[in-house]
Amino acid sequence: MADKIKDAKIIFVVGGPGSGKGTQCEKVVAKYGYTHLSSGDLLRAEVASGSERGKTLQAIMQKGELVPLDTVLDMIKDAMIAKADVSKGFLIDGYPREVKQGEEFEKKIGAPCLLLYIDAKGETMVKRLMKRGETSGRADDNEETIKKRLDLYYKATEPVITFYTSRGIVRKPLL
Ligand SMILES: Nc1nc2c(ncn2[C@@H]2O[C@H](COP(=O)(O)OP(=O)(O)OP(=O)(O)O)[C@@H](O)[C@H]2O)c(=O)[nH]1
Ligand SMILES: Nc1ccn([C@@H]2O[C@H](COP(=O)(O)OP(=O)(O)O)[C@@H](O)[C@H]2O)c(=O)n1
Ligand SMILES: [Mg+2]
Repeated sequence: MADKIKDAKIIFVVGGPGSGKGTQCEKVVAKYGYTHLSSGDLLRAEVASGSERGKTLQAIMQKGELVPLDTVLDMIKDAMIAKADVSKGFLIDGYPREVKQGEEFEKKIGAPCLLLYIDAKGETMVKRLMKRGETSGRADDNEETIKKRLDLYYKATEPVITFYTSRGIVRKPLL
């Protein structure tokens, strides 16, 4: 099964919470027809299913922490395999969240050809998420969790940008 995605074109989309990853991915999908897989959306779908695993995930996400690496990676891999026959390439949105997640992805699936870095100022991200929280219904779009997500982004996820910059595949779209 995993053979089906061995040579897939892979683009990581990385940025802080509320930076606009989902918004930019929709534009890329409209223009290039790639398959958009948001790791956060996959996790939220598992929570919505009401499964035991979903309940565990919900507790972690509500606190703004990272769910175990293997859980997210398995979900992304399954979703990629399901679309392998029809996909021209994959936008992996919200992953990797830490350098280790990127390394494991490359071991189990393959290397990205590009990393799209969606940059925004901390205060802009907080403002957008507070606004989105008025209607999103997302349990983590509240002031306390937003702060934790942002702290974790600077601590764990920004090093991902540095890591892939040294490989020369980071691009920062001009928004
Ligand atoms: N003003 C402005 N708002 C934007 C822009 N891009 C996204 N937004 C808004 O900012 C909020 C967050 O955008 P998302 O695309 O959901 O961001 P995300 O990075 O996917 O965030 P998570 O879902 O938390 O991972 C939404 O309410 C968007 O409508 C932008 O370029 N300008
Ligand atoms: N690769 C991932 C993606 C999301 N998550 C979890 O899912 C939550 C929401 O992720 P998201 O990408 O939709 O949202 P942002 O944190 O980027 O705003 C995160 O705060 C994490 O708890 C994770 O643990 N690992
Ligand atoms: Mg998103």
